[in-house]
Amino acid sequence: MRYLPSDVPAAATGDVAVPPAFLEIGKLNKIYRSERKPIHALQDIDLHIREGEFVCIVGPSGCGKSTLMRCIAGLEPISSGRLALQGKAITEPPDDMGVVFQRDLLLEWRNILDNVLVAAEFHDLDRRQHEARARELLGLFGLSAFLDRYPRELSGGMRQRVSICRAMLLDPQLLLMDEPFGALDPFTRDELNAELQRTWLATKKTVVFITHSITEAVFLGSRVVMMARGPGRVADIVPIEIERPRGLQVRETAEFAAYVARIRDTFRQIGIT
Ligand SMILES: Nc1ncnc2c1ncn2[C@@H]1O[C@H](COP(=O)(O)OP(=O)(O)OP(=O)(O)O)[C@@H](O)[C@H]1O
Repeated sequence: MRYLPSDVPAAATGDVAVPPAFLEIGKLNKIYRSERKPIHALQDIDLHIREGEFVCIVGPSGCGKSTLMRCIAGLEPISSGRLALQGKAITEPPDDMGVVFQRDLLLEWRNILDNVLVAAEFHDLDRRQHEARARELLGLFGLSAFLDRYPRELSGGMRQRVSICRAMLLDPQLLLMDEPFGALDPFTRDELNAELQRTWLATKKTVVFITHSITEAVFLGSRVVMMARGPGRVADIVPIEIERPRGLQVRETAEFAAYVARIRDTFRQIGIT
């Protein structure tokens, strides 16, 4: 197993010319200002994400994970630093991005197919042109038999599958996922972890995935970004070199356990248990 101490861009390690990062976060700071004391939510975040990477962000409550996600999604202005997708500064929600939140935000009065097609309507696109893709995605997630059902008729796991399909409808290059499986029972969460990995291997989208679970982060991630709080910052970045596809049973191997232990140890050393 090989660990890199930090997120060193490849360009810094030699003379070879490399393209700029797909998603570039450089010395990013976010300070929330209100009548009360300003809150330094993110301090000097440096992270270069390559196209096709699956990056998991893990850290304790309040370390700024959701703030970072909202900044990347263009929903929150940054206070200083650089934040760019494919070389273009993010100042508003980019078109080429899909977002999945912990709460599925499905529209209760629309059936499943129509919930997925909302993504096309939102961008003023013809829904008929996207219907085949919506059906295909729902099929990929095992929901072909539920197209005309309503969200209230589905389990939590099925609902979250629908929101992933909606986020993927327009084939975005970047998928942001903020604790998407946090509210699910452990069995459903396992299933969705396996499905998500399968889909990612098939599509090679760039994914930024936030979780509280170290196990989930190691299972899914190509790299795990560890965040600490007070103010929110990157504590370490751990490349996960476990071969893919990873079956769920990989979590019982010594290699997997060593990654989990290393991440837990680092958190413990910085006072986060
Ligand atoms: N809109 C806001 N206005 C002011 N402060 C905020 C706002 N949103 C978040 N914060 C503060 O910024 C810090 C980081 O919050 P954030 O929600 O990003 O953390 P988090 O790691 O996602 O937490 P959790 O895991 O509990 O969701 C916290 O101190 C929080 O109180």
